[in-house]
Formats: sequence, structure tokens, C-alpha cells
Amino acid sequence: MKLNKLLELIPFYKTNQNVDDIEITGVSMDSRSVGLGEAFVCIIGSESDGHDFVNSAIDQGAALIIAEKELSIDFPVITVNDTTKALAMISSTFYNYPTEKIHTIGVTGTNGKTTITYLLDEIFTLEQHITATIGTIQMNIAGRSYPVKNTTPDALSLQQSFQQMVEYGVDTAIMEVSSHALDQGRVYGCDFDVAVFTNLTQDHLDYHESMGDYLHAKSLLFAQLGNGYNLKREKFAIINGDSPVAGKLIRATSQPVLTYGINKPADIMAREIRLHEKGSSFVLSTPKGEITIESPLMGLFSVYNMMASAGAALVSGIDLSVIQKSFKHTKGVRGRFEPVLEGQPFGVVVDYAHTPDSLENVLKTMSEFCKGEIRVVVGCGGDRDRKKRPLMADVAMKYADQSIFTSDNPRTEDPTVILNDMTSHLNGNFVIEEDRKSAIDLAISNSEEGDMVLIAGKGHETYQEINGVRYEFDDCEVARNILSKVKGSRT
Ligand SMILES: CC(=O)N[C@H]1[C@@H](OP(=O)(O)OP(=O)(O)OC[C@H]2O[C@@H](n3ccc(=O)[nH]c3=O)[C@H](O)[C@@H]2O)O[C@H](CO)[C@@H](O)[C@@H]1O[C@H](C)C(=O)N[C@@H](C)C(=O)N[C@H](CCC(=O)O)C(=O)O
Ligand SMILES: Nc1ncnc2c1ncn2[C@@H]1O[C@H](COP(=O)(O)OP(=O)(O)OP(=O)(O)O)[C@@H](O)[C@H]1O
Ligand SMILES: N[C@H](CCC[C@H](N)C(=O)O)C(=O)O
Ligand SMILES: [Mg+2]
Repeated sequence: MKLNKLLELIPFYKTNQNVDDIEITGVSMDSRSVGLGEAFVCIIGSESDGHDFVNSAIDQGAALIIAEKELSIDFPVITVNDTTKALAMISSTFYNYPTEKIHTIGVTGTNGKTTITYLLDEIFTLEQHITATIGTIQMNIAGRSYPVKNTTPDALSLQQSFQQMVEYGVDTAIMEVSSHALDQGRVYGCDFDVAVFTNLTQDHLDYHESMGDYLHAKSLLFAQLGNGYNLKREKFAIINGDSPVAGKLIRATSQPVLTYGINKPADIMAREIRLHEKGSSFVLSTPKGEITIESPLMGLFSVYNMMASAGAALVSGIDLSVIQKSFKHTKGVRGRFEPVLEGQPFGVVVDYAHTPDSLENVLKTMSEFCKGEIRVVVGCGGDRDRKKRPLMADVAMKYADQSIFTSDNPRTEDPTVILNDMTSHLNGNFVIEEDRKSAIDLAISNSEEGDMVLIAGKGHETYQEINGVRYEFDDCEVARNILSKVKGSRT
């Protein structure tokens, strides 16, 4: 692609020589993988500064440098005021604006994003749409799965993936949009048609300076809705009206809003809610009519996730009856309230709760049905929000009969420091067992008929990162192995 075409969304830039006719073969943000004839965009990150790798990018064959700092080199350079934004815009241009060709739904909020993307994927698939999802567990394009490094990929990989979706005939893309991604501009250049907000509760205060900054990052999805380049398509924001920050998000967007909720009047509401051991049922009232929902998904938080998904599906033209059918037969999401069933007389659930609010939601749900005692095995991730650690431990102590505090992914931190952050303020009885497998073993070995064990924090993850090294670890598999051993020894 000719450079002047690549820069068509960037009206003002400085250049050190005539560059218009340079032919660009691709876009790169990493000097280690830049290819011959590519434009290398210098991104200032948290660890390194792309401007420091310009010479190496040139040695690798880059045809042009896009920078935001002045570079005095005898090589074609374009200088812009924000390379992060420029990267997103040229990536979108290079891949021919793929999000304009696909109905694109973005889901943001502290908890529920992965679940909602899966619920929506099931609904659209039931309607014979060809779908793609991008999120924490994986990326899936028309039935093919790909591993992911981030919940929301960087702008370049993202636009490349959208282009692949276009090639594979995808008509609907549903993706999680993390606050980090919004803050780092990974989704500039994405023309979202529907933006969904779940909730805002404490997390990521290692990255965002305050809850206000965290909210600001989330609000960008709504502020940017409809700021794409194709204004012909309708846009909608779907917002949890029960969230204390709903008003701020509603005012952040210039596009039509549909609210959902239970406690306050909203466009989409759930009433006659029945939460039971095998799932939930409720009457869903919407601007397009009412319908009864029955679903195997448990807990009030699942009702919120279903309302959010129903809202996004409805504004996308899906019929209420399809939504009803899809919720009834949902397979649920790996590692989200996933039961481990090995014929034991007590419940074992693996769940990805790794924030105070999600842990509280899940434990509350369990406490409503558990006939015996609740045991929770939980830790907190290293190199992440330290402030949530004591709060998560408080939640465990409040709802569980036995709290077993253990390691999650300590990453580069000392596990004992994390456990100390969680527990140093606590009074009362609890157990600290740093080894996660032993902690799970303890919870299971102590359990009797009618009890319930919650193994929280890692959900679908298949590794544990200790001291920067990833070891194989799958909560479900570990629990299954222990259960089959316990069963053997008890018979
Ligand atoms: C803190 C953070 O968010 N970091 C993200 C960021 O990396 P970074 O700022 O550290 O980048 P960097 O390593 O400093 O590099 C800066 C630039 O120099 C370039 N470089 C670097 C070295 C070199 O030799 N040559 C070179 O060109 C790099 O390619 C890059 O363009 O940009 C990268 C590309 O987009 C991300 O992969 C990376 O996510 C890291 C791995 C991460 O762990 N992020 C987490 C916190 C995160 O983003 N999580 C959210 C989900 C959170 C949730 O809601 O649960 C997510 O969306 O995944
Ligand atoms: N609507 C909700 N409100 C509160 N908690 C929820 C909600 N939905 C799910 N949860 C809890 O949060 C956990 C994570 O859910 P999910 O993976 O869907 O969220 P997420 O927003 O994608 O999280 P992440 O930011 O880590 O990707 C679940 O395992 C469950 O414990
Ligand atoms: N996307 C989240 C996942 C946290 C999962 C938990 N198991 C941990 O490692 O802290 C994060 O990176 O903060
Ligand atoms: Mg997720």
C-alpha cells in the first residue's frame, strides 16, 4: 500500500523527506519482528520505548519509521503527536477498515465480560450467524480457536484479526474490552456497533491510580461509540442501570442507550426472579415484549449477565424467542461456576472470581443453597492490585465456614508477602497453605455430604506462574484427581 493511502486518516504529520510514494508492505510495532518494507511504529510502553529500537528496526528492513519523538536520522520518518493512536488508525487503514464490515459488539466492566461474550456468541450462532469472539480465554474466528496474550489485543493484532474475520466470512464479532486496552488505545480504530457495560467494582488499582481513573478508562468505550468512520450504521450502548456509575456512562455517549437492571426502573428488567440450585428463572421485560427465561446459570449476577446479553442481542435484531432458547440451553463458560463432578456427596465448584465483588457474588450464591459447610480456597495474583487482597480475604471470612488462603499466580512476587497482605489484618480461624494443590486437597478432604468447596481465582487457567515461570496447573483437573483418590480411600 502506498504511504499516502496508509496515512489517509492522519491529516497532520511532519516528515523529514518526501515519503508519499513509499510502498508499505505491512505495519509493525515490534523491532524484533518487523518485516522487509514495513512501517515501524514507535510505541512508548511501560517497560520499553519503541523509539530506542529504531536502528534495529531499520536493520531488519523497515521502510519507514513513525515516531512521536523527534528523531534525527537519515531515513524516512513521519512524526505524529500520538503514535498509539496513529498505530490504531493506520492498522485499520492497512487492513481496509474491517470492523466496518462486521457487526461489532464490545463488552466492558469489571466482571462478567467473558461470560457475556460467550452468551452472545451462543445467541448469534443459534441464529446462524458466523461469529468471532475475542477475550480472556481465547480468540475464536468462525470455529477456529487461537491462544491470546491479552484479554484485548494490541491495536495492530486486533485489526489483523478483524481482517481475518472478514476473510472467513464472520458477520458478528463479540469482544471483551479491558480498561487497560481502553487506556492504551488498543481499540481506537474499532467501529463498535454495540457497547455493553457490566459493572465497576474494585480491581486493577495497581494500574489505574484511582477508581475515578478506572471509570474514566471504561467510559472511553462509550465516549468513542459512533466515532468511527461509517456513520450509516446504528449504534447502541447497553448499560447496567443499577450500577452507581450508570449516569456517568449514559452521559459519556452521544448514542442511544438501553439500560438494564433489577433495582431501578430500566428499559430491560428482570422480575419474579427465582434463584435455585440448578439455575435461575425470571420474567425478562424488554421494549420488544416480555418473555420467561429459564437457565442453568446460577446466581443473581448471572441474571445481570443475561439481561446485558439480551439487550445487546435485541438491538442487533435478534428475536426474544431465540434469546430465550439460547439461555435455556447455554453450556456456560469454562471456569465460571464450573462444577467438578466425580460422584462425591458434596459440591466442588471452580470459578474465576479474582475480585472482591465477584468472590462475594459467588460465595453468596453458594450460601443460599449450601446445606452444609462452605470451604473456599483462594489466593491473589502477584504484580496486580495489592489493595484488593485484604478485601478478598474479608469476603472469604464473611461467607465461608473455612477459608483456606493459598497462592494464585504469584508471578514475580513472594507468595508469603501476598498471603500476608491478604491475612495480616484478620482475626478468627483460617488456614494458610501456600501450595495450591495441598490447599485444594485440604478443602476436599475436610468436606462431607452437603458441603460445598469453592476453588476461586483461576477458573479456566491451565498454569500457575511462580517466580516468573509457568507450571501446568488446572484447578478442575487437580480437584478431579484429588476427588478420585479420596473416593478410592473412602470406599
Ligand atoms: C501493563 C500493560 O498493559 N502492558 C501491555 C503493553 O506492554 P508494554 O507497555 O509493557 O510494552 P513494552 O514492552 O514497554 O514495549 C513498548 C513497545 O516497544 C516495543 N519493543 C520492545 C522491545 C524491543 O526489543 N523492541 C520493540 O520494538 C514493543 O513491541 C512495544 O511496541 O502493551 C502490550 C501490547 O499491547 C501488552 O501485551 C502488554 O500487556 C501485558 C502483557 C499485560 O500483562 N497486561 C495486562 C495488565 C492487561 O493488559 N490486562 C488486560 C485485562 C485485565 C482484566 O480486565 O482482567 C488485558 O486486556 O489483557
Ligand atoms: N455480572 C457479574 N457481576 C459480578 N460478578 C460476576 C458477574 N459475572 C461473573 N462474575 C464473577 O466474575 C468472575 C469472572 O467472570 P468473567 O470471566 O465473565 O468476567 P470478566 O469481566 O471477563 O473478567 P476478566 O476481567 O478477568 O476477564 C466469574 O467467575 C464470577 O465469579
Ligand atoms: N486478567 C486478570 C486475571 C487475573 C486472574 C488471576 N488468576 C491472577 O492471576 O491474578 C489480570 O491479569 O489481572
Ligand atoms: Mg474476561
